[in-house]
Amino acid sequence: MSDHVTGERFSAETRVAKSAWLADEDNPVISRLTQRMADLTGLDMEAAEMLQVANYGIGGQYEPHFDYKLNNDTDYTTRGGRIATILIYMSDVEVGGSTVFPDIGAALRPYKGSAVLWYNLLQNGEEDARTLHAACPVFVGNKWVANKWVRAHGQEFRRRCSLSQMD
Ligand SMILES: O=C(O)CCC(=O)C(=O)O
Ligand SMILES: [Fe+2]
Repeated sequence: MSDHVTGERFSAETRVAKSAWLADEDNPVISRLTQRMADLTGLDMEAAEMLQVANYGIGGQYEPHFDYKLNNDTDYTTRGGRIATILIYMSDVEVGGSTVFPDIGAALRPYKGSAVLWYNLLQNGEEDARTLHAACPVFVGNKWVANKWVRAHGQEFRRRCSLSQMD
């Protein structure tokens, strides 16, 4: 990456947004939120990742991806895969910014204070390819989200395993 403006154009391949990680210890609001997510979902948050807060400006987007695809995940053996994603919308977006699941034909418009939960892994532990998703570009406005990636370890008695793919 060059550190000066060249006028060269490039297209971003993954997420165009600013983001930060917040730990439970950072603020009581964060730990209360984690507890609330645990209460709502019945999932154990011990092995979950920190809360990630992201802000998409105009043109901000996230290319289609799977949350279970982790590059260089050194924690995989201690935490397990990303069994579920909890995505909280912290703002409305005037135009654009929907979260879309192209393979199942679902589009979620961001509404401040709403949230969505989905499982990335099937009950037999396999990756669920139907969870391919993307964040559409923001055209007008500003999009704020917080996402919690919940890991598989600790869920053994909360979301029971199954040999079949049924979920
Ligand atoms: O911002 C969005 O709508 C999608 C975010 C996302 O893909 C994620 O949190 O894993
Ligand atoms: Fe994602």
